[in-house]
Amino acid sequence: MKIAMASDHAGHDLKEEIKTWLKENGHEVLDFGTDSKESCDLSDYVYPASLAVARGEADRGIFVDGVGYGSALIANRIYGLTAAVCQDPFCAKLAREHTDSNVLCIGGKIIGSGIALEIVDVWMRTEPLKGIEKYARRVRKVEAITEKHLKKLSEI
Ligand SMILES: O=C(CO)[C@H](O)[C@H](O)COP(=O)(O)O
Repeated sequence: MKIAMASDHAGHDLKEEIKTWLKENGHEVLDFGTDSKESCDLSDYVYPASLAVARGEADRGIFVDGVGYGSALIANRIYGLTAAVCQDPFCAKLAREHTDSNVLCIGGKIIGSGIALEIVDVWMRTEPLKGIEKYARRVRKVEAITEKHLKKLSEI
C-alpha cells in the first residue's frame, strides 16, 4: 500500500520508526514531514498529507503527534477521510472493522515504539466487516452526515 505520513515535532521520532517498519514490510511511504524535532505546527504537515489521501494519491494515512488527537481533528475535516486515534491494537482492529478508518493517528508522547508498531501492523492488516449489516449501516450513516456537512474537494 501507499501510505501518506506526517507528524509534528512530538511525533517525529515515532514517525521515522513507523516509516522504516512500513518500508521493511513492503509498503511505499509518502512522507510529508516534519523532518526534525524542532517545534512546529501540526497542520502544516497533516493537512497536505490528508489531501494526498483525499485525492487518492495515497491509499491511507498514518499521522503521529503528541497524543494523536490534533492529527485526527485535522484529518476528519477533510471529505473522505475517517481518522481514528488508536492507543492499543484492539482499538486499531475495531477502527478498521467497525468504522473503516483510512487514517491512523498515534501519540508519540504516550505510545512506545513497540506497541505503536503492533498498532500499525493490526491496522494495516484488518479489513472492514462490510458483510455485517450493523457495521455497514453505521458506516453509511456517517457517510450521510459527511455528505450533508463536508464539501468534496472538487467543490472547493
Ligand atoms: O499532541 C499534539 C496534538 O494532538 C501535539 O503534538 C501537541 O499539542 C504539541 O504540543 P507542544 O508544542 O507543547 O509539544
